[in-house]
Amino acid sequence: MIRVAVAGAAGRMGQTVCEAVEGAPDMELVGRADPSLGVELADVLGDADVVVEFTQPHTALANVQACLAAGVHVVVGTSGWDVDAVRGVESSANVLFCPNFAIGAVLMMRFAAEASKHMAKAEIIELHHDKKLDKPSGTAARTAELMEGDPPIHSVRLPGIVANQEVILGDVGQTLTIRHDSIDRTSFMPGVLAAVRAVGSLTESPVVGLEHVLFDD
Ligand SMILES: NC(=O)C1=CN([C@@H]2O[C@H](COP(=O)(O)OP(=O)(O)OC[C@H]3O[C@@H](n4cnc5c(N)ncnc54)[C@H](OP(=O)(O)O)[C@@H]3O)[C@@H](O)[C@H]2O)C=CC1
Ligand SMILES: O=C(O)C1=N[C@H](C(=O)O)C[C@H](O)C1
Repeated sequence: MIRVAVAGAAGRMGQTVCEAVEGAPDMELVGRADPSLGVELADVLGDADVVVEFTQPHTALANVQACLAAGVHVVVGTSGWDVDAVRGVESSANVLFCPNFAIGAVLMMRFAAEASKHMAKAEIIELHHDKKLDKPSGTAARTAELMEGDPPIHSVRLPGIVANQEVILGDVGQTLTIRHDSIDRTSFMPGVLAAVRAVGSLTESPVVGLEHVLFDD
C-alpha cells in the first residue's frame, strides 16, 4: 500500500484527490493537511510515503521543501511556483510536478509543440474559473515553453468554467486549433494516481510533466 497525504485537502482539488486516493486499491489516505482543517503538513508527513500537493502558488515551494527535508516523495499540481528552486536540493525523495494531470491536456501540449515546428505563428487562450489565483495558468506557461516561437498567452477568468485551453496556429490561408476542455475535476484523477504510483521510482528529480510517467518516448 502507498501511504498518501494530501496538502490542500479541503480545497477544490484536494477534496477530489482525497476521494480518488480512498478509492484506489493500492493506496491508503493517511493525512489531510489544510488550514481550514487545523492540520499542518508537518503533522502528517511522518505517516506518508507520498504527499500530493494542491495548495496555492505562494505556499507550494515551502511544502515541497518540507517534503524533501523529511524524505517524503511529492507529487505537485499547484501552479505558479518555481520548480527551479528545488533543483540540486539533496534528498532521498523525488519531486514530480505536473502542470496538468488530464491526459487530454498532456496530449494537447504535445500536439501543440509538434505543430509549432511547422506553422508560422501561434497564440494560446486559456480559460479558467474566476477563483483561480494565478495567471497565466501553469498549463499555458508550460505549453508556451514546449512550443517554438514564444506564443503569446491570453487568460480568461469566468464563473461556470473549470479549465479549458485553445492553441491556435496560423499560416498562409489556414489555421489549426488544438483545444482541451476539463469539464470536471475528476478529469485530473487518473493522472494524479499514476503520478503517485510513479514518483518513488523516478531516476531524476525534479521531473516536470506527466508525459514522463505516461509515455515511453
Ligand atoms: N496540475 C493540475 O492538473 C491542476 C492544478 N491545479 C492547481 O492546484 C492548485 C489548487 O487549486 P484548487 O484546489 O482549485 O485551489 P483551492 O484554493 O480550492 O485549494 C487550495 C487549498 O490549499 C489550502 N492551503 C493554503 N495554504 C496551505 C498550506 N500551507 N498547506 C496546506 N494547505 C494549504 C487552502 O486553504 P485556505 O483556503 O484556507 O488558504 C485551500 O483549502 C492551484 O494552483 C491550481 O492552479 C488545479 C487543477 C488541476
Ligand atoms: O486552477 C485550476 O483549476 C487549474 N490549474 C492548472 C493550471 O494552472 O494550468 C491546471 C488546470 O488548468 C486547472
